[in-house]
Amino acid sequence: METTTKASYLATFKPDEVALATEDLSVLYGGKVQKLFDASLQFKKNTITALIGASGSGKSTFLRSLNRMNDRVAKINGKIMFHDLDVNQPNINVYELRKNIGMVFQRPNPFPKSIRENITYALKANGQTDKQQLEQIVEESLRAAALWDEVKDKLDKSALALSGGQQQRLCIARALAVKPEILLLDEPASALDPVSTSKLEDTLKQLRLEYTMIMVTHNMQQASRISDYTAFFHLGHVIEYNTTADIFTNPKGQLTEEYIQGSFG
Ligand SMILES: Nc1ncnc2c1ncn2[C@@H]1O[C@H](COP(=O)(O)OP(=O)(O)OP(=O)(O)O)[C@@H](O)[C@H]1O
Repeated sequence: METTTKASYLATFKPDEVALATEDLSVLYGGKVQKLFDASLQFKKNTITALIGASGSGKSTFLRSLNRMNDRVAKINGKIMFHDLDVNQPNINVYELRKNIGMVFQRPNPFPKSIRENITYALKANGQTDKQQLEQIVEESLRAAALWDEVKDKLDKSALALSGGQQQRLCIARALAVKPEILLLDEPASALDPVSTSKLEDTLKQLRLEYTMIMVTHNMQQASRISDYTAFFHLGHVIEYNTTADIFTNPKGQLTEEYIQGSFG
């Protein structure tokens, strides 16, 4: 799939396979400095897509726009199609949107509260009061994030006492508690040691059975280990988008090849 023409990557998947799609998405910081240009990408359900590219190429800009995290700092043009609804519309309730499209950041950022409260916080804020139901979601979310066995006996202990890797899996559990369909991950393993990274990668691979994930990563091995699709960004443009296997073994563009081989970035 060569992505220099828009049509080629707009028609990649069957409509019922698409979890999220952007059409001509552009981002102008401060309303005038353009840092993302006409990105049209489809994300397939139950897959992991890696966003790769050099520092400053626009990966986070693109990712943060998908659940409207850039609203305050930038003007976003184009469409973000989620269930036939363009969620890049002024009348969209962004809090509801973020329940459906959750986000996990580069540095683990648990609330300075107990492990349990980290999971229940948003649920309670949404008016959920049934204790039994809340406990069930705590367990389900922690299990899904592969953290349950490590914390089940200390749910009332501070989340800040967990290791960095555990904190990041807690942040994933917290994001899962509100039952999103899509998880956006911005270099989720960059602050973790190799063992925690490997555990996190296993968790993400497992989560693919239920969720669709879009992940910024600088780590080429990580992209090739866990992602199904890869989009290569350069200077705010999507240069190539294809299966990860093709991007890594048979890149179409010279820039893609050079980036993957470590010539720049
Ligand atoms: N809030 C902002 N206001 C103004 N410019 C910004 C803002 N955030 C990012 N930029 C600029 O947009 C461009 C793309 O940045 P972005 O963070 O999306 O790149 P990236 O590919 O994710 O880089 P990295 O891998 O270093 O995180 C850069 O030139 C950056 O300086």
